[in-house]
Amino acid sequence: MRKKIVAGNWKMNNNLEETEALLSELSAKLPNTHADVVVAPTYVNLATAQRNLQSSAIKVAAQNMHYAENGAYTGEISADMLLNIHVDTVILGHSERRSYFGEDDALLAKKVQTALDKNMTIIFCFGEELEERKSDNHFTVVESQLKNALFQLDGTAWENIVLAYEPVWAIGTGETATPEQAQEMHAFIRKTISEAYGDAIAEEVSILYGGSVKPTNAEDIFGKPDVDGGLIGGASLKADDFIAIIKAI
Ligand SMILES: O=C(CO)COP(=O)(O)O
Repeated sequence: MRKKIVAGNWKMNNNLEETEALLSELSAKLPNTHADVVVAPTYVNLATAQRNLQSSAIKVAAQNMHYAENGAYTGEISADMLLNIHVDTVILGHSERRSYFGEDDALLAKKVQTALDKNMTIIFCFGEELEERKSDNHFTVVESQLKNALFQLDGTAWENIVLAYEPVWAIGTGETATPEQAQEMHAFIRKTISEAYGDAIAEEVSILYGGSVKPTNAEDIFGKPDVDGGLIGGASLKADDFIAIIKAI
């Protein structure tokens, strides 16, 4: 049975005190759940988050990392730095990294390879823009994002990969894909993986939905058979909302 996952991407939000306060509220209120619960605070608060959550079931992930081992890359963070503070999960390919920081499929393929070489878990994000959906190109775009960044990998690599389908038009906009739209795309993604790697691997990959997931829509989205959880932005910044979303899975 593939894993259910609810992950909170805090993006560039929460200073140290706010991070500590949110983590202790989440730890105190965390319900019993069969899902993995993950939070991704900013880099400066990662080590603190990891320390504060040592005895909690909540896992900590980074929002990004560089592909190089180390060296002259001002402002960047390496896989070893993350592993050194016991963070072994990283979000790669988020649409904000793609659109504001110019990350393309070729760069992401390098980051993915480094993360896998270091035996990290990757939450790999992708998804179409509004114009691409309007022009009915969403399946083609998603397929090429997956193929270009991931389909050079061996089958064994998929044990360390979680996919997060995040239609760009639904991120932070309040506009959510309908549960049917999410299911349609998730089924397409699973079929695409199955064609390249076979059913056994495709059936084991967790595919999360991200884009304006809230307590009011989480249950319907998570209820779809190919939706294995969510990557939550805004609603993960409020403990009660995030807890309600975890309860919905
Ligand atoms: O980008 C997201 C998670 O990575 C989704 O953000 P929102 O939940 O704020 O739409």
